[in-house]
Formats: sequence, structure tokens, C-alpha cells
Amino acid sequence: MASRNQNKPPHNKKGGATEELVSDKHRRIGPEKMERQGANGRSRTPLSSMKIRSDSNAMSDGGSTEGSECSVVEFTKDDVDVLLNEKRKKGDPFDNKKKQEQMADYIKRLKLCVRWFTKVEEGCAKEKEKLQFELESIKMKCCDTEAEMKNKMEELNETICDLKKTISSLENRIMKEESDKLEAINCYKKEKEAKTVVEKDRDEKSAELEKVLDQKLVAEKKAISNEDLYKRSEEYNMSLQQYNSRLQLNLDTANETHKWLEMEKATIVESLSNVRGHNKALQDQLASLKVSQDEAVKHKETLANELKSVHEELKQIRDERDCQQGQINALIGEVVKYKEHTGKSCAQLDTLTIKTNALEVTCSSQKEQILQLQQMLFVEKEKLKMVELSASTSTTVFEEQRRTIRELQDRLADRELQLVEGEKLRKKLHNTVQELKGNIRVFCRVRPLLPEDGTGSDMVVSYPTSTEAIERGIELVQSGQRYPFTFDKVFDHEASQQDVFKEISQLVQSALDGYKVCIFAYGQTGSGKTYTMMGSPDAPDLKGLIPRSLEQIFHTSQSLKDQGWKFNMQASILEIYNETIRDLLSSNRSSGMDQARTDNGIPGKQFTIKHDANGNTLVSDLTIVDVCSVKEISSLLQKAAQSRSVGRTQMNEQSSRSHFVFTLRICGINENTEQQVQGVLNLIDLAGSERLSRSGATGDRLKEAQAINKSLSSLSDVIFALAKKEEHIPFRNSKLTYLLQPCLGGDSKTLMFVNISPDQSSTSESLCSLRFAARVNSCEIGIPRRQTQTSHGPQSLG
Ligand SMILES: Nc1ncnc2c1ncn2[C@@H]1O[C@H](COP(=O)(O)OP(=O)(O)OP(=O)(O)O)[C@@H](O)[C@H]1O
Repeated sequence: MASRNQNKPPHNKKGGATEELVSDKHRRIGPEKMERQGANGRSRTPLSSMKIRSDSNAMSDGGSTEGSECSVVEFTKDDVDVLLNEKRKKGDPFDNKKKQEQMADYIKRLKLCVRWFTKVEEGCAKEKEKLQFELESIKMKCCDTEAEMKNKMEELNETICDLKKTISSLENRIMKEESDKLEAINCYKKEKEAKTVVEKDRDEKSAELEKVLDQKLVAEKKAISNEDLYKRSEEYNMSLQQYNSRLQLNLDTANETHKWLEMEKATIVESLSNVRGHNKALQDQLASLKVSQDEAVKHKETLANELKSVHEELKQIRDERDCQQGQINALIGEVVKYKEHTGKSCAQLDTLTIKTNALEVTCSSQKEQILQLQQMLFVEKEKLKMVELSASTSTTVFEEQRRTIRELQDRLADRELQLVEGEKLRKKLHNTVQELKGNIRVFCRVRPLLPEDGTGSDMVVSYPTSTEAIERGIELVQSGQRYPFTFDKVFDHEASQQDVFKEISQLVQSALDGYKVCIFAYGQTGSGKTYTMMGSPDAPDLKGLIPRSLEQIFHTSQSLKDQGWKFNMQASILEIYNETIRDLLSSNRSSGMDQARTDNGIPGKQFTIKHDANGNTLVSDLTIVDVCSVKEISSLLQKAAQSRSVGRTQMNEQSSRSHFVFTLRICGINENTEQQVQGVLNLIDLAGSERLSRSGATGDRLKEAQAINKSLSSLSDVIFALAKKEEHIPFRNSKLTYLLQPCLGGDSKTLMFVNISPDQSSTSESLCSLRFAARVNSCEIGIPRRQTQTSHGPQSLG
């Protein structure tokens, strides 16, 4: 059998082998790592697979390795687990020696394991130190790298700064170059201009020079001709001098002749007489000679003058010549100077030409650029033209649209005006229709039979089918007798809430148009007044007249906003019980209670009813709430219902015997026409009219019933009196009638619902209600109505 460390090469047993073992420990712990090592060719068999020797041979082998520091057996995790979980072998329980041996072996193996573990731990500690050292060195390196990076960053930043500076200097240089270029272009332009000026000057000067040369030639020619003239004049002068000398000679000879003649005279005097004639002739000859002499002198003088003038002329010509010569010299000097200047200019011209060439190159490139730019400009101009074209078309379209808008606005204004007029007309017509229908109308509604009415209960009402009475007539059967009634409208037990509302919605519109509208439900207890007026506000199909009317009011007021109408609505809800007013919107719940107690002798809050000059009813201290949405109204109705229910518990179910009055004041103003309207909508659920006296009620119940009947009777009387335009209003003792009085007369619209229970047990109460309704229905206001009178005529409650 191989030793435990048989998987190690033999030289690993001592010295440096331990170190290698330690350094390798961390790699040899898991089976996974073992496998990896196996893959590297260094195959190691796990101890478990090798079976740690538990027999005595192994023990002896182990004994030989025990105490040896370098003989360390490797363990895997599994080995350790196996070792720790090893169970003792079953054998002879009394063979203590064997047990001891087994234990010794187990202890040995444990010691080996512990030693291995200690070694591994040491190795790990060393490894950890090494790793820490490596970590620190890596950290150091990191720090160094970081510092290096920082330095590099700084260097890079500096380089970036330098580059930025270089860029800025290059930009400056480019700017400078560009400005130099511009300057050079300007300079070139100036020089070009100067060159053209100089060239022009040169051309002028050349032309001048040519002129001067021509003049010089002319002057030279003139000088030559003058010299010829001068020569000829000299010759002529010479000839004249010769002639003069000849004349002088002649004169001398003549003088000699004279002398000779004188001598001869003397000789002749002697022979004067002879000679006198000769003398005379001679004298004549002399005179003529003198004349010719004078003439010759004169001629000589003229010739001398001529000579003088010729001399002067010559002098002038000479002066002129000199002057021209001077001019020529000056011109020659100028020409020389000009030639010098031209030479300089040529040098300048050369440099300028070089510059010009360079600039021309720049210019040509710039020209190209300019051409490109011009092309671009052309394209842009084309675009601009297009844009301008489209802009102009847009402008025209815009103008057209503006015109159209203006036209439309005008039309709109017209339409608005028409609309306002139409609205006025509609109101008028609507009101006329309402008046034609009757300012006081009575509708009858029959509720269906209810389970509470009893299973065997029969309907005591029927509806006549004749054309006249259809939907308007109702018949009540009592003790086999038929009682027919006709109203403005009769709703049978199948009529829905919507059907009912459809009939009154126009009346609600009248409230928005500024009329006082009063809708109330009358009938015996349990006949469906609350159902008709309030219904179940939460169920859309079962909503009563109050929520539906308010919805319509808000909906219509919203739609009228477009026509400039602005509405302000104020709501108040009160209850009249036993002639006591209770504010159902009061935040102080007890206020209602106090008033209720007032009737019982306990003092409480008193509400006084007043009517102002405008025919509005004011109830002092009543809570009035501004409302602008159906939601707000709903919450107010909820609050009122709550106050009522509180009252109901407190007052022992008395609320069904109280009048519930919902008032909505509508103030409307049209911002366009400044038209104002003030409407009032009263929606009332009257107390149930009970015939308690007939049913044998006594005490407070009877008093309550009597109060209710009195109040309703008073209401019918007031309606009647107002409808008949009677000056004397008979009953003001009822708070309900006093409260509603402004809403019941004149242009006001009153609608009464008479609710009927169709069961047999309520026949007499139903008959009574129908009679009361018929009395109200009999009121006629100006406009004749169809025959609505019942066979029973107006009745008062009694
Ligand atoms: N048209 C109807 N359709 C169905 N149910 C109705 C109708 N009218 C009334 N009812 C039902 O009849 C019952 C009594 O109605 P309601 O409470 O409205 O009577 P009321 O006249 O207001 O009574 P009270 O005078 O005692 O207040 C209720 O349960 C109601 O739901």
C-alpha cells in the first residue's frame, strides 16, 4: 500500500518541499481545484478516494510519519468532512484494545489533519502577507501611476494651453495677414490709381512735349525765315546806304556843281541876263532836286524808320527766339527730368509690377472666389427672388385672408347682433309660448302601485282615451263613482323622470331668461312628491326635477357664455315646519333645532321674510351660497338632506310634514349688450297634505295636519288671487305663501305637480288633492285656455 503522501514526489518530503507545499495549499483545498491540478498533469488523488488508512498497517505507517515535521498529508474539504463524520467501526464492544487502537488511529489522523490545517493556515498567512505586500506595491504603483498621470495631465494641460496660445497667436497672425492683405490690396489699388495718374500725366506730358517740339520746329522755321528777312533787310539797308552814299555823292557833286555854278554864276552874273534864265532853270532844277532830296531824305527817314522797325522786329524775333530757346531748354530740361523721373517710375513700376503680379494672382484667386461668391449671390438672389415672390404671394394671400377675416369678423359681429336679437326674440317667443301655455299650470302625476300598498290593491285611477282628454285627463273612482279631472298634463304611473322633466324644462329656461319660476309638488304623504322633485340624485335615470333643472341651468348658462352672458347664481335651502323656518345650509346644525324648539316654547333664531322694491324675497340671516357648478349644488342638496334627516330624528319623523324650499337666484349680465336679467327658480317639495282628522288623528299630529292644510289652502288662495289680479291678497298668515308671493304673480310662472297615490286606501286623499289642484288649475291669466274646469269646480281645502 502506498503511503499517505504517495502523490508527492519523494524529494518533497523534506526542506524546500514544505515551502512548495505551503505555497500550493490554497490551490489544493477544493475538489474543483484538485481537478484543475489534475488537468495540469499533476494528478492528486483525494484522501477520501485513497481511503485513509484506519487499519493497523496504516497506523504503523502513520506512526512512522508521526512526529516528522515535513511529512504532511494533504486534505480536501470532503476528506475533512469524512474524517469528522467518521463513525466508529462496529466490532466487539468489549475489545477495548481494538477500540483504543482505532481511537489512536483516529486521533493520529486528526492530528495529521490539524497539522495540515496549521500548515495551510501558515501558508495562507504568508500568502496573505505576500498579497498584502503585493497590494501595497500595487497601491504604490497606482500612486506613482496616478502622480505620473497627474504630471502627464498637467503636461497635457500645459501643451493644451500652449496650443491654445499658438492657436490664438496663429489666429492673430491670420487676422494680421488678412489685414495686411487688405492693406496691400488697398495699397495696390492706390498704386494702381497712382500709376494710372502717372501714366495719364506721362501721356499728357508726351503730348505737351510733342506740341512743344512742333512749336520748336515752327519757331526754328520762323527763326530761319526771320534770319532770311534780317539778311534781306540788311541787304536792303546796305543798298539803301549805298543809295544814300550815292545820293551824298550826288549831293557833293551837286554842291560842287553849285559852287561851280556859283563861280559860273559869277561869271554868268556877268552874263546874268544870259544866264538868269539859265539860273532860274538851274534854281528850278535845284528846287526840284531839293524836293527830290527832301523826298530822298524822307525816303531815307522812312527807310531808317523801317530799318528801325525791322531792327526792333528782329530784336523781338531774337527775343522771341531766345525765349523759345529758353522754353526749349526748359522743355529739354523737363524732358531730361521727366526721363529721369520716368526711369525712377520704371523701377517703381517694375516693383509695382511684381507686386501687381502677386496681387493679380491673389486677385485672380479672389476673383474666382468673388465669382463663386457672385454665383452663390446669384443663387441666393434667385432664392431671394423666389422667397420674395412667395412672400409677396403670401402677403397677398395674407391680405386676402385678413380681408376675409375682417369680412368674417364683420359677419360674425352681424351674426352676434342677429344672435342677440334672435335671443331676445327667442325669449319673447318663449315667454309668449309659456304664457299661452299658462303662467299657472298644473300637472298631475300618478305613482305606480307599491308593494306597501298591499298585494290585492287595485288602481283607483284611469285615464280617458278621448282625443280631448288624452294625456290631460284623469278619472278617480270612489265608491263606484267616477270623478274626472283635466289638467295641463297628466303623467301616468309609467311616466319616467325624463318624461316629466321634458315638460318642465322650458319653464326652467324661463328662469334663466329672467323670470320668476316656482315649481312645487303637492300631494298626500307617500304620493311621490319627493320622488318627483328630488328622485335619486345618484341614479341618472331616477334623478328628479331639482337636480335635472339645476343641471340644465348650468349647462345653458355655460353655452350662453359664448354670447357674452355671465351668470351669478346663489342658492338657499330652507324648510318650513309648523310655520317655523329652518336654514338647511347653516353650518350651525343646532340653529334649525332651536327654531323647532321655538314652537315648543324654547327661544331660538328667528328668520324674518321681507320683500324688496324689486319684488325679491329676502330672508334675514339665511345662508346664501354662491354656486357655479352642479357639483356644488349636489353637495348643498346633500347637506340640506343631512340637516333634514338630523331634524327628522330629532323631531320624530316630522320632516315629511315640512315644506322643503330650494331657491336659486340667477343674476345674468350680457357683457356685449349690457342686458341684465334677474331670475328666480323656486323648487318646492310641499309637506304631505294629510287627512289625519279624518283618520282619527288627535293632539299634535292633528295640529300639524291642520297647519299644513292651512298653509296649502293659503297658497292656493294666494295663487288664485294673484292670477285674478285681485288687489287684496287674502292670506298672508302662511310663511310659505308670504315667502313665495313675489314668485306667484305677474309675469311669474307657477307649475304645480299634484301627486296621486293610486291605491284604494288613499282614494279620499287623492280626490281631495285633485280638487285642490283643479282649483289652482282654474286660475286664468289673461289668455283664454282650453276648458280645464272639472265638473267639481274650484275647491278649497277644508
Ligand atoms: N313615479 C314613481 N315611480 C316609482 N316609485 C315611486 C314613484 N313615486 C313615488 N314612488 C315611491 O313611493 C314612495 C313614496 O314616495 P315619496 O317619498 O316621494 O312620497 P312623498 O309624497 O314625498 O311623501 P312625504 O310627503 O311623506 O314626504 C317612495 O318609496 C318612492 O320611491
